[in-house]
Amino acid sequence: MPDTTPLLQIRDLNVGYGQKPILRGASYDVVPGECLTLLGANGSGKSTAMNAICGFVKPTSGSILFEGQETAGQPPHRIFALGIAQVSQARDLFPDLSVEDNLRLGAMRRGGREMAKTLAELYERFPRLHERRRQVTRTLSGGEQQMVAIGRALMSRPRLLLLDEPSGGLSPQFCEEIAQIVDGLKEDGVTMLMVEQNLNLAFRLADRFIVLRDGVVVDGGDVRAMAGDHDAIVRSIYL
Ligand SMILES: Nc1ncnc2c1ncn2[C@@H]1O[C@H](COP(=O)(O)OP(=O)(O)OP(=O)(O)O)[C@@H](O)[C@H]1O
Repeated sequence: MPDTTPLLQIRDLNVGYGQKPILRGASYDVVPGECLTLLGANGSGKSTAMNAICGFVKPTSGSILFEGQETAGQPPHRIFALGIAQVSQARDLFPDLSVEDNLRLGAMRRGGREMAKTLAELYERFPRLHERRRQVTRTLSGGEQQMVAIGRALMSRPRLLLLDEPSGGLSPQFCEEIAQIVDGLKEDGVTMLMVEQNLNLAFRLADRFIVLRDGVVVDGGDVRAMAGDHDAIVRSIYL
């Protein structure tokens, strides 16, 4: 019987920039082992929702419970230490460092032996990063840099992985590689919250979805229960 006690519980979350409200009373859960995708038109508040969970923007009100612990308004380093890692749209890599140095930064808190083990496991998952481990990161292709960003987040062994548009700006070949990586993470039981504009990819990877419109959750459900009727979700996003 799968554990359906929520790992993350968002309740009545309000987030804004200055006087401008962006998320308006959003509530949803993420349960262990699932991949939940946030859908919504441009500007609907998807990245803001991710940034609030990571502590990069402070909610004006509402609650974010991670494993039962209130994290709303806590600083990013504390939230990261609790086990939430984000791969942002910007990727935030150190371009002049090698691939391996970027990866190591994800596991700064680990001692030498554990770091080496985590790195070895990561290279098994990403042989391409092993081949390029000494390469300066800015010389990698966009898709390879996305792998480094995902790899660096995984180095912290997160209990919740946030992926903000993992396929953003990538070629179809790299989208497929990223999809296979996410599939592999799902098989390993990694819990994920994802924003993905490529709806084919989102529907292929997600177990559940929610739709944000102007910062309000207007729809949601089980992807498989939609039985391929993705038009209904598209209508709910855009109409
Ligand atoms: N730091 C900021 N300061 C002021 N306004 C912001 C800031 N970040 C985002 N916004 C605004 O908040 C709104 C929601 O942005 P957000 O990035 O969360 O949307 P999104 O759904 O992720 O959009 P997209 O799909 O285009 O990435 C937008 O109108 C955006 O201009």
